[in-house]
Amino acid sequence: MAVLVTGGAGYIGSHMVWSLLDSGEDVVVLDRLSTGFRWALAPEAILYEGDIADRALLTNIFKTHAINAIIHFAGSVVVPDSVRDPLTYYENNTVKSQALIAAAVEAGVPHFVFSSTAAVYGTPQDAAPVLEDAPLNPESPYGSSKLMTEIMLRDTATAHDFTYTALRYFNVAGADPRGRTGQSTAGATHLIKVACETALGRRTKLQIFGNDYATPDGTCIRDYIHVSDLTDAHLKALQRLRAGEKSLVANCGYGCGFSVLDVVDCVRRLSGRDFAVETVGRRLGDAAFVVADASVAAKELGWKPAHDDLDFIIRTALDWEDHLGKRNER
Ligand SMILES: NC(=O)c1ccc[n+]([C@@H]2O[C@H](COP(=O)([O-])OP(=O)(O)OC[C@H]3O[C@@H](n4cnc5c(N)ncnc54)[C@H](O)[C@@H]3O)[C@@H](O)[C@H]2O)c1
Ligand SMILES: O=c1ccn([C@@H]2O[C@H](COP(=O)(O)OP(=O)(O)O[C@H]3O[C@H](CO)[C@@H](O)[C@H](O)[C@H]3O)[C@@H](O)[C@H]2O)c(=O)[nH]1
Repeated sequence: MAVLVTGGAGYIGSHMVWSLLDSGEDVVVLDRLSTGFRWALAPEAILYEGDIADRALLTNIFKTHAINAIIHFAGSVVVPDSVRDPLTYYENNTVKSQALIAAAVEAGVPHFVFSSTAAVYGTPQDAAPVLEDAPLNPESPYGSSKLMTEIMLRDTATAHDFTYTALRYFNVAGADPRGRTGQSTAGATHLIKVACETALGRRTKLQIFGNDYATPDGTCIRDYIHVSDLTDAHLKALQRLRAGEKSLVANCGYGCGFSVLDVVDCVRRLSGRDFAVETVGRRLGDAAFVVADASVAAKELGWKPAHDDLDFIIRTALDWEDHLGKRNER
């Protein structure tokens, strides 16, 4: 019995592959290596280089390996890019997910775990942790493309012998505490990655997108979750589906928020580098406050985060950034 991980050569997927291997699973990866890297993949995983919508390739994978579950990370992930180029996002995140789900149903793969996002909520109505039954108002094609996939999964699970878990991630950050993988994305836009790159001198300054929000220090507040806690939630989701439980949608976050300035201060303190920061105008589509209520994940998945600590998240991110620098020098 093997697990198919789509996008397994990417940031979160490469951590998932290690978590699965650590827990004794056989892992098959499907990745077209558009933003992921072959070298990011654990050597024990079997890589098929190709597209999630390539039906012939999927048929071959399902014939060759006894795939019992798919964990689907592959997709396009930059919110502002989705505003500029919505059709590419709908194609890669929605149309191609449809093709993957259809192939899974045809091959009789019974379980599916999907990377969804807090972006499905849009701007939460008030500055309080958001629950899964909050209104769904994505404010970007990225968020809409993910919500559409959630809806396809819901309807597929009603019609077929198929169960799924959609995990709505909040802000994923940090790197494998054992240093085996981390976020290696070229030209990354995520705050913690950008701040670490700046601290290590790979960027000249960090721009803060707006300091006039209705928050205590005027900058946006997010719920940063360590990538290893996130992959642990996936493992638990997989076990739960295999145990015959019904489909589920669950938030993944810690329920506590940090502002952009909190993150900048923490990266400066832990790196010992006082890097340049420039405050610029607001970035399109940023909500002031996005924090998870993750009580469903705790109750249904038995999920207990182990790294709910901004210092730990940033320390592992800095360690990985340091490793990447040395790797690039070689
Ligand atoms: N990083 C976050 O904070 C965050 C938050 C919420 C949700 N997510 C979701 O988590 C998932 C993984 O994100 P990530 O940060 O690891 O991104 P990433 O870009 O590092 O990884 C995506 C991987 O998918 C591959 N890929 C993309 N399109 C493909 C296709 N059509 N066929 C085959 N492979 C393809 C890429 O080569 C890459 O390896 C995405 O679905 C993203 O929307 C991420
Ligand atoms: O150089 C930067 C980068 C970010 N920010 C701010 O930092 C906060 C966090 O931004 P970012 O790290 O880009 O994450 P989000 O825009 O919150 O989106 C992330 O988190 C979402 C879930 O909440 C996911 O769906 C997205 O894929 C993922 O990019 C926001 O207020 C940004 O305006 C800056 O001020 N400067």
